[in-house]
Amino acid sequence: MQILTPHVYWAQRHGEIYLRVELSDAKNLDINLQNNNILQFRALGHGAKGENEYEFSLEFLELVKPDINHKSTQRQVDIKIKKQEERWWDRLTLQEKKPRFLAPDFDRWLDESDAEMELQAREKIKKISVESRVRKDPYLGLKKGYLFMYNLVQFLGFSWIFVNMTVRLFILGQDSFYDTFHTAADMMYFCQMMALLEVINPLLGLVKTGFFPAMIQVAGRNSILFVIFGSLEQMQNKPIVFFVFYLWSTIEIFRYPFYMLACIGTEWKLLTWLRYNLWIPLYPLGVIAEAVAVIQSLPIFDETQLFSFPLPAGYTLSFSYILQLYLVLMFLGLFINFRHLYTQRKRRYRSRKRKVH
Ligand SMILES: CCCCCCCCCCCCC[C@@H](O)CC(=O)SCCNC(=O)CCNC(=O)[C@H](O)C(C)(C)COP(=O)(O)OP(=O)(O)OC[C@H]1O[C@@H](n2cnc3c(N)ncnc32)[C@H](O)[C@@H]1OP(=O)(O)O
Repeated sequence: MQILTPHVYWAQRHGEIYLRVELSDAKNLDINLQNNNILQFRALGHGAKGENEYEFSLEFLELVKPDINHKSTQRQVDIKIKKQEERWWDRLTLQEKKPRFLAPDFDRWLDESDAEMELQAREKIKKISVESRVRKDPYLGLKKGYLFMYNLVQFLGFSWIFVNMTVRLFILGQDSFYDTFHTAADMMYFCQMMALLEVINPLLGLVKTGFFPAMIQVAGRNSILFVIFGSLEQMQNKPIVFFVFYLWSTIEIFRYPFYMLACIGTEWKLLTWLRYNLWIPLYPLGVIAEAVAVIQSLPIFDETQLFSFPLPAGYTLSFSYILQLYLVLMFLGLFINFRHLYTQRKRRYRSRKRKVH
């Protein structure tokens, strides 16, 4: 019996390849994959040259998964193969020249952007079905309402600080650096006390944030605000207060509205971009500014002996030693949170990256 090649039609999605082999009533199917990229097909069936043994082999452009799905019908053999990496292929085969027996399957054919839209629509449906399952939580409305209000209050508080400082900077210039604390500290105290809820929220399962990143963030800022600025009058009229408050409030006037929109299931691309990119320059600058504040406070703590610990034999441990240790912790905290924020950013943009590849 002569061995012939059947007509094979193909189409792809980001994650799969579809092959349609024009062979009716196919029997004795032998489909195997070698080295995760060479597909070998052999079967007895009715093709273009009548009842015969047909075979073909295809070396794929990239690796595929070993589990091959196939279905033989009266009219054809359908094969579905999963790509190892979910990305769009420029062509099906490694060799640039298309084999003569291979043609696009126009019944299934989509170009890359249509396939991307199909993928997004599928993801949306999946998300809606997950959300509808989550909606079974009877307190969901209450939780979302609470989070929305929390974020709104924080947004208003930090906006007040940011606008107040910006206006004063325009009117007074550098003079405004010296009395930031007296104009904005009360509101900052309020916002940062409220921010303690950011540590409690993940513990109660209200948000997906990790407890540690939130704790580092809140504990770090509150140490600066209450211990360095709040307890030392000598620090309160230093320009560093301006920089610390300005850096903190700049990120928050974007972060909290981003969360507010998330609570009502909405997203603004620009706001998302700002939330997941602005921290890249702001976070290190913020830590540097906080470190400068700590360093400036060291001689004041030494001089005033405020918070110093009495030790045996009449010695005292100046609080400035604790602060020097804290300076090291700050950079450790910076590393942990920078990595956390980087992971969050990657997670958020993962689907977009998939499109680019
Ligand atoms: C043992 C003692 C330790 C003492 C520590 C000493 C070390 C101190 C060093 C600290 C250095 C701090 C320096 C810092 O103060 C400097 C500055 O802040 S400078 C200014 C720039 N700063 C920033 O950009 C940081 C801003 N802060 C944050 O981003 C967060 O606080 C942080 C916890 C760091 C990260 O946020 P998160 O993990 O929440 O990331 P996401 O935004 O991606 O959120 C995850 C998901 O949860 C949902 N979520 C979170 N919060 C809310 C909310 N309030 N309302 C509604 N939804 C919320 C969010 O939508 C995400 O959901 P999804 O995954 O579905 O998108």
